[in-house]
Amino acid sequence: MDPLAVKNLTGLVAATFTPLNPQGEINLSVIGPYIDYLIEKQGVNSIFVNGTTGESMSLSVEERKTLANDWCKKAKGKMDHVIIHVGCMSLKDSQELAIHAAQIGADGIAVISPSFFKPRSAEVLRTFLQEVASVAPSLPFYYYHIPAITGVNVLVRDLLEDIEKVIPSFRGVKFSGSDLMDFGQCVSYSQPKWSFLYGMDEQLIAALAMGANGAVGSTYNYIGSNMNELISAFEKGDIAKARTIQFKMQELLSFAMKLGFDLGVNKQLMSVVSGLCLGPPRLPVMQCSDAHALSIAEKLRRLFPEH
Ligand SMILES: CC(=O)N[C@@H]([C@@H](O)[C@H](O)[C@H](O)CO)[C@@H](O)CC(=O)C(=O)O
Repeated sequence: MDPLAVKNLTGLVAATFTPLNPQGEINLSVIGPYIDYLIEKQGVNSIFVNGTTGESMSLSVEERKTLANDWCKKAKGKMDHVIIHVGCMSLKDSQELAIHAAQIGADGIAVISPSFFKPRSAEVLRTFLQEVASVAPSLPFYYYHIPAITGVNVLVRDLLEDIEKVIPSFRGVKFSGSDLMDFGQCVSYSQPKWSFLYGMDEQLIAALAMGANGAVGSTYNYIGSNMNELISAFEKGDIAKARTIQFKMQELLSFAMKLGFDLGVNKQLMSVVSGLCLGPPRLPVMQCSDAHALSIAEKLRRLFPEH
């Protein structure tokens, strides 16, 4: 089947953590149970692999290939979409990972902007993305916008101008920014095959109001079932219920932020809540103390007692 003919990417997409063993090496044995956990306990049927949450920029190209291959193999026939993030500082590395993603049967690729040498304009960024997409023309392609981390503040709406002419495989954006005006402008310019996935979990409801087709995020790993309820309530017009769930999620995050919520804390929290052994993060991200993760998990269980 032509991968470009697949159904649009919608709903919740978990940005997966990368399982490491206590020595800091990738631990593939967790990936199978991780996929089952997302499907069975969280009702999350799509994943975004090797993104920010997956510590992609701290992994070697070889490690990223090994992980991408294992996630794709184990998710086959179980998950709807496996999107592999292939963005790197080097265009060559990104292209190598894009070719690899096509070979292993990924459902799509995403690319972040390079951030050491930053593109000067939307046009330059579009050209970089085009160069990556062109080596894997049969794979749905998504731009990954996360300006707080990359420092690349190009308006996504400007990037989208005529993008399908240079990237025929273009299928949408993972928008992890807070500029909802830019997000709204993107949605209003959207084409039928495109998806706009929002990436700031704490304000998902606002993005849904703006027309988001779904969301990619880290918290959907452990409160995906609740955020699925938020989306259903929103779709049924029960805004009060959707807002209540969003407010609880914000209370959880604000509690976690006061304890220094970062990727290390987030990863440990997922281990505690899911029972999966995800191991430590890789330096420079620091491992969080058990006590911190346990108190956040306790708060989570108080807010969402079904966990
Ligand atoms: C900066 C960051 O890590 N943002 C997360 C969010 O899910 C974030 O953890 C959440 O909104 C809590 O702030 C995602 O946008 C990242 C993501 O989807 C990815 O791992 O690629």
